[in-house]
Order: sequence, then structure tokens, then C-alpha cells
Amino acid sequence: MLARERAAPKTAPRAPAPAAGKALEAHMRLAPQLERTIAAHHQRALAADEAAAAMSAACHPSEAAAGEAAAAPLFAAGSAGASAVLLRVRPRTAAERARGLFEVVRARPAATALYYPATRILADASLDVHEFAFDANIAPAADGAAVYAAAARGLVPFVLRARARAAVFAYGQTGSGKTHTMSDLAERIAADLPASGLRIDVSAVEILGDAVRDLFADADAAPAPVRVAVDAAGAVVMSGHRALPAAGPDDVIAAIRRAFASRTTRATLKNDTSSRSHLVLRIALWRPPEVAADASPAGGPHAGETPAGEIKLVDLSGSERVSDTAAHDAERLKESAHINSSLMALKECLRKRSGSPADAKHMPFRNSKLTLLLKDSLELNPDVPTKTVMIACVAPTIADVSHSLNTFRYASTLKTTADDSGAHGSHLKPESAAALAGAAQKPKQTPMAWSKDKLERWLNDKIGGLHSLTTLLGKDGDPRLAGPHRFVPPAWKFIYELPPDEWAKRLAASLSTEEALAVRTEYRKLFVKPRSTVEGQVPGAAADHVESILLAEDAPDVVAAKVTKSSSSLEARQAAALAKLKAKGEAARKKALADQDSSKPVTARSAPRSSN
Ligand SMILES: Nc1ncnc2c1ncn2[C@@H]1O[C@H](COP(=O)(O)OP(=O)(O)OP(=O)(O)O)[C@@H](O)[C@H]1O
Repeated sequence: MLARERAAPKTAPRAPAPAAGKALEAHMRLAPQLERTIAAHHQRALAADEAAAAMSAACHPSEAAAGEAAAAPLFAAGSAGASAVLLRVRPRTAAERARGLFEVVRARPAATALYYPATRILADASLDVHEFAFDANIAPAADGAAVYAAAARGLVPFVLRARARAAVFAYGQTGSGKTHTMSDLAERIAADLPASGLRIDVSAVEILGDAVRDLFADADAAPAPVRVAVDAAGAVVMSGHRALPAAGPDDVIAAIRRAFASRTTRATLKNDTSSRSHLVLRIALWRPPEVAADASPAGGPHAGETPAGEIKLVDLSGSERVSDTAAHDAERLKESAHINSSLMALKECLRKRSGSPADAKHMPFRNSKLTLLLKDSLELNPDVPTKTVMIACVAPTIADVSHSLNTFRYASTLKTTADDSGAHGSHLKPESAAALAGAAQKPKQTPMAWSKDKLERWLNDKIGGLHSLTTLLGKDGDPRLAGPHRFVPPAWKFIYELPPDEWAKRLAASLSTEEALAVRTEYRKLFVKPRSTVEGQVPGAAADHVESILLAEDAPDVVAAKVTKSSSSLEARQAAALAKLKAKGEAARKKALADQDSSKPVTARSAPRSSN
């Protein structure tokens, strides 16, 4: 049986409630309006995600039928990925609910949106939307089993299969749910360990300031510092700590509970039991010729043993901003400075890890004890595969909005260019109660007056995007729909390219031919401005989108001018470049025709052709 999710042990007195700053007061005054705007946008985004998912399922029926994957994608057999980033939004605490703090982070299956008030002291209720598509976007209602499924199911089999190293770490501001998440996840991972056939030992240390402390040291023994060094072969060597032998999963779970319970916690403005240290748990697996009787005191190999894998579970100390340190004494301020500088050192290593192979070879591990301890798990080693999962934890409310944005940005550092869905922002105007109520009561008379999202959803429904696309491509399909980098055609692309007569036919039940063609013209205008969406990240999609713009009736130079004016995005630049090429090709064709014409006797048949 798996342990239920549990919170960190409560050992410290209550901290005073944080004083509301001026900005927060202003946001709270506009809470009803802001909440309405957020809810409306979230609903629209959910509907758009659902349409995209339905489309993708129609395109990849075999994937849809395969159902839930057994392992988290990073640990599935054959996965070449080195890292995954998950975002977990915790539920509002009772105290946050009592203060009326509303939620500004909304996780959807496809992405997580953070709604940031556009001005500190609000003149109106407009919001900036920062949207990040992480590998998994875990909503407040999800439990520890869901986190395990997305983050670590399959981790133990991967480590054993490849004699590999895996590290999972929780990052986030103080009070965002890191300990809650990691203490539960660590036990679920431990439950997957084999009950026999391997020697297992567990060590646990905390990094407090610049000191490393053994969490398994005898309580009555004088505290001895743990030393961390790198040996001649470049391996991290820890000494001065105890490694607990574990006969199987139950012993490992007991060791994990002991480590979390021994950790240093203090009350801060944000968390009654704030972990002021980084906790690093190491589960080392050894394959013995025959299991030796004694455990190694330093957690190293016994004679004849070979490493069978290693798991590091890291509960990072909470990141803090200046406002969080208002009630800190000198000692806590020093702690905070250490915490932030080690988190920065980790960020720098992660940044290099996600960069070029040359960058990855030069991760500055020595900049902090934390990164030195994690060296083996972060290094991209050709001999020992390593996989890293970051769980970025965020608090959901307006009081933590700037911390949450920082966490989103920090977490994005670990994404590789290959699988990074990145972020995009948009600006939301306030949606007044009257406007929303009015919209709910009487549907707009004509699709021309609808929002772009609503129009697109309606068209997708009426025109039947994906099903029609597969029909159109025939049973053999389009080669772009096969293979690992397959192109998933977005619904808008299909709708955009549908010929006028087909368009009118499909909308005949709802609109007259004139109305349908008028809507088509409007719809096509909407796509002159390239969209920066997750779809845009699919290889080939940007180019296809550009191509679809170029297929518009306008002459290439007009398209280029329009596109360039409408956006400075990559797509726009590609469009401009393609348009230039097309124009160049056109000029060359005209010249060739002219040359041809001048070399032939002029007849009615060889008169210059129209360039269109
Ligand atoms: N997913 C969740 N469901 C329910 N309660 C949660 C969840 N995540 C966190 N909490 C609660 O929120 C509070 C803060 O969580 P936790 O102590 O895990 O934060 P933390 O990020 O580890 O903070 P610190 O960095 O200060 O140690 C705790 O009371 C915890 O029980």
C-alpha cells in the first residue's frame, strides 16, 4: 500500500500573516472583475484545447486507442529525452480562502496560464496572460498518484534497465507545495524498488547555508560536517555521513520518512514549517555477485559489486523575494542569501545542460554545494544515462503572482530546444459582468460578430476539420502525418484552405451562400497575422502556415508587406523571405518568358502571359 500524501511535520510556531501591499489591495478591490475575466478566458482556452485534442486523436487514432501510457513519457522504453518539466499548482489553503485571495494560475491539460494584472496599481482590470506548455500541467485537484504517473512512473525500471541515474527535484517559492509533493512522490518511487536481488542503501543530507548535514546522524552524537568532493575520475564523493542499508521498499520508505522528519524547518511569512534547507536523498542500487553482509558506511560499493543505478530526490529550499524576508533576522537573511545563490547556481547548470553540447560540458558545478552534490545527476554522461525531472510548484493566488511567474521562467530553463513548447503572452481586456451576462443570454446574431476563438470553434464544428482532412487525404494519408516529427495540421489550416464552394456547402444548414462566403473572407483575414501558439512549435507547421498565407490571393509583395507589418514573429520573417523568393521566382519566370518571346516570331499564341 502506498502512503497517502502527507504534509511536512509541523514543528514550528505560527508566523504572522503577511501585510497586504498596495498592489495586492488594488487587485483585491477589482477581484470580481478579474476573476470573471480569468474564468471566461480559461473556459475558452479549455474549449480550444479540447478541439485540438479531438483533432489530434482523429489524426492519430492508434495513439488515442492506446490509452494511458504505462510509464511517464520521459521514462517510457525508447524515450531519448534527458529531462521533463512538470508544473504543479497547489490548491488554495484555508488561510488563502479566508483572505479571499483569488486564483490567477490555471492549469489545463495542454498548458498552464498565469494571469498577471497588467499594472501594479490597476487603472482597469486588464490582465497579461503568460502561457507555458510544460510536459505536464498538474491542476490543484490532482492527487499524488497523478503526479507520480506524470513524473516518475517507470523511473525505477529505467534506472535498472540502463544502470542509469535519475533525479527528481521540486522547485518553487516558499509555501508552494514542494515538500508536500516530494515526500509523497519519494515514497511512491521507493514502492517500485525490487524486494530482492539488489543491495540498496539510502543517504540523506540537507544543505543549510553552506554546510552539509547528515539527516541520519545519531541525535546524541556531536554534529560532524559532511564533506563533498570530486575525485580524480570526476565522480562526486560524499564522506562523513551514514548510508542506511535497506532490505526492500519498506525500509527505503522508512528512511525517507526519517529524512523528512529530521529536516530543519522554521516559520516564515509564507509557511509555518518552511524548509530552510535543500534536502538531497540518494537511493543507490548495487548489483552484487552475492549480497555482502555489512552495509558500507559511506554508501559506496562492496568488493565485486557493480552499480545498478542511482536515484536522487531533491526537495529544494523555497526561493524567496525581498518582500518575503521582511520579518527575517540577520541569521535568516544570511540563509536566504545562501538559498537564492545556490538556486541561481543550479539554474546556471540547467541552462548549460539545455544548451549546446559544448555548454553542457561546462556546467559550473563548483559554484555551490548543491550543484556539486547534484553533479553526477545533471551531467550528460555518454557512459551513464541521466534523466532529470523538475517539478515546479506554484501557489495559485494573486498574492503570489510575481513568484509564480518567476517559477515558470526558472522551470523553462530545463527545457531543451527540441521539446520546448515555450511561452507566449497575450493581453486580456476586462470582461464586464454585463458583457458576459449579455453574451450568455443572447447569442450573437452573426458569426461575423463573434470572437476569433468562438468563430474558429464553430467553424471547426460545422466544417468538421479533422475528419474532413483525413477523408481529403485519402486512406494513404499525407507522408507528413507519419514518422516521429509528424506534422499535426491545425484545424484552422484545414478550414483556411477549404475552397469557397465546399465552404458554402458545409455551412449551408446555418448560412446562406453569401453569408458563408462573407464569413470565409473575414476568417481568412484573421490569419494574415500569424499566430504564436503551441501549434507553431510543431516542426513544419510554421512553414506550412506561411505557405498558407502565401496561397492567399494577394500578390507576393503585398503579402510580405502585410505579414511583416502585422507581426515581428519568426513566421512573419519566414513569410517575408518566402514572399521575396516567390517574387524573385516570378520575376525570373517573366524574364524567361520575355527572353523566349523576343527570340520567337511574335504570334497571337506567344503573347506574354499574365503573371497571375
Ligand atoms: N497539493 C497539495 N494539496 C493540499 N495541500 C497542499 C498541497 N501542496 C501544498 N499543500 C499545503 O501547503 C502548505 C505548504 O506546503 P509545503 O510545506 O509543502 O511547501 P514548501 O514549498 O515545501 O514550502 P517551503 O519552501 O517553505 O518549505 C502545507 O500546509 C501543505 O500541506
